[in-house]
Amino acid sequence: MALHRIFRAVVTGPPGSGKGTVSSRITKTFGLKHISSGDILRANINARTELGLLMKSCIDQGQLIPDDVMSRLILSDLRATDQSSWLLDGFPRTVTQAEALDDTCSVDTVINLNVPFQTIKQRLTSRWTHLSSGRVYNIDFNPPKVPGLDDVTGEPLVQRDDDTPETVTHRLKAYETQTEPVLEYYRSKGVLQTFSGTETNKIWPLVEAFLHRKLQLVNQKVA
Ligand SMILES: Nc1nc2c(ncn2[C@@H]2O[C@H](COP(=O)(O)OP(=O)(O)O)[C@@H](O)[C@H]2O)c(=O)[nH]1
Ligand SMILES: Nc1ncnc2c1ncn2[C@@H]1O[C@H](COP(=O)(O)OP(=O)(O)O)[C@@H](O)[C@H]1O
Repeated sequence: MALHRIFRAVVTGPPGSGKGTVSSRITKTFGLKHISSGDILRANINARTELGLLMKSCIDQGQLIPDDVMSRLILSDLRATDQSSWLLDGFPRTVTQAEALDDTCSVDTVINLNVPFQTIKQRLTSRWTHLSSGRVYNIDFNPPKVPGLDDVTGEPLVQRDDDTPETVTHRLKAYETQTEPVLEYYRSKGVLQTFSGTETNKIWPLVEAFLHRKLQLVNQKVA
């Protein structure tokens, strides 16, 4: 569907809820630019900047990056793309970040993936990632064509250092205490849309239909 005006969406949910998987389907179907906080952080870590090293130690302990650092990083990216429609994946993760985002631009819709923690724990310990693109695979769900290699580039896949059972437990705890309040923040603004389930292939058609309806409305308002 062609977009007649700028459309901005956030995808949120606990670690491993399928944000990256659903985001890549959304960007492919609707042509939004995908901005992933985790991918941006890992690119910084890869570049071995001083800030990158600090970030890595936070991430590997399953803690969130401090709000001021994170907001500066993401908002400068958003300001640089202020003429395009985008899908923000993994930001905001705290109410302070949500407020900082609001001060910069308005968000049309927030897609919340509500997946049980038990399902997540199994998924994350079998996630394989192509670090430079952010493409993710899973041994059971979407295995790569050649084991251990990225389908597009043929480069090796890695298991993220923060996908160990112990770190996943910390990340889920951080989600409960720091990110869940963001849901209430967006609910009260009337932009939160929650999709619950244990399988992305069942959640995805609902997200797709919702976005088709939403974009039709957005386009009608412009026409
Ligand atoms: N078994 C299974 N794995 C899934 C499903 N959806 C996504 N995954 C995998 O679960 C892991 C986490 O998904 P991802 O999109 O990276 O989640 P994110 O951490 O929220 O961005 C990845 O390895 C995905 O390939 C699903 O429905 N079933
Ligand atoms: N908006 C954010 N605020 C603070 N830390 C973040 C944010 N986004 C990502 N991070 C850090 O990067 C880690 C990995 O994030 P991400 O790749 O989105 O993974 P997932 O959703 O699978 O947990 C998080 O556990 C956290 O340490």
